[in-house]
Amino acid sequence: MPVSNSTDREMSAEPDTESTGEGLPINELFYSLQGEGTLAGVPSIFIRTSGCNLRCWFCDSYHTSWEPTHAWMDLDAILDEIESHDADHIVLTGGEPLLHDASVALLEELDERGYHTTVETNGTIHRDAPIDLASISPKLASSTPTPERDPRSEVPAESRNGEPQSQGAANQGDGEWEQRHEANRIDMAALAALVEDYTFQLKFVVTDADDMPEILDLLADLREAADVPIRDDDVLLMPEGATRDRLAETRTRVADLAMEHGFRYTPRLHVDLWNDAPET
Ligand SMILES: C[S@@+](CC[C@H](N)C(=O)[O-])C[C@H]1O[C@@H](n2cnc3c(N)ncnc32)[C@H](O)[C@@H]1O
Ligand SMILES: Nc1nc2[nH]cc(C(=O)O)c2c(=O)[nH]1
Ligand code: SF4
Ligand SMILES: [Mg+2]
Repeated sequence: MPVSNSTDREMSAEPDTESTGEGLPINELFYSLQGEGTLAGVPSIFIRTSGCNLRCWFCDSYHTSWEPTHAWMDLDAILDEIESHDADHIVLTGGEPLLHDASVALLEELDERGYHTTVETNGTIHRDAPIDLASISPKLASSTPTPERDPRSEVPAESRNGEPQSQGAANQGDGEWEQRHEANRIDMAALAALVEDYTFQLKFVVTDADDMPEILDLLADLREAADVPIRDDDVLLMPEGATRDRLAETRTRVADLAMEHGFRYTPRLHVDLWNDAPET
């Protein structure tokens, strides 16, 4: 079972403005197995920053995007906690880790110390930092939080009087993030700069075959925009699902799509193993 010593970390909804040193808003810091991508199965230390410039309706890290919570940690404290685990692979994720200037300083320090660094990013922001693997997950139209898919529109299990509510009665999300997400989810210049500057994987969250035309169009545009080759082997299809039950609905059809198109399939080991519990 993954390991964390975050019990003593005081979570705060607001960033600590008193902090003087360079630091980051940390939502989780834990030791587990890399669950996704070409390094799936590698024991790794995860640093999950809080805050994101997008709002995928399916975000499996709800408390880094929709309702961010974090403890503000100076880089030295982050590095000390990393050193308390015995692993040489680091995954910097979020939220969107490349939102934060201090992510560059952290990556530089980790590089100095000889760690292998993977950055999990939505591909909307390019940073110049020592990144060993840019794990780029561009967000497709199927990620956009339409009012019907806004996670705050979840039909509550029960209403106050104990009767299940009909969908219509649910307090629909007001969809303000639909426009913002849609406007920002793809930045071709940032994607081209990321694939040109780093060893990368392009990891698409796929719900069903309807996602494929957009993936193929995006790949064609990116192959046009970037001056490095993008092999089919660099493209991973990952089933949408933050629970075993949801993955059971999506994984087989996504595996079929990977075989049909000659792309790699990636599992979500942490969901298979631990149902994506916190700190796994
Ligand atoms: C929470 S995101 C954080 C990093 C970055 N914001 C991004 O989206 O790539 C971590 C990874 O989980 C994926 N992800 C998030 N929610 C998911 C879901 N419900 N099903 C499958 N993958 C999901 C993202 O695409 C990304 O590869
Ligand atoms: N075990 C595990 N592997 C992961 N790979 C990418 C993750 C992420 O949240 O970025 C993740 C995660 O949350 N857990
Ligand atoms: S970009 Fe990543 S962190 Fe942001 S909402 Fe989407 S999945 Fe969540
Ligand atoms: Mg995750």
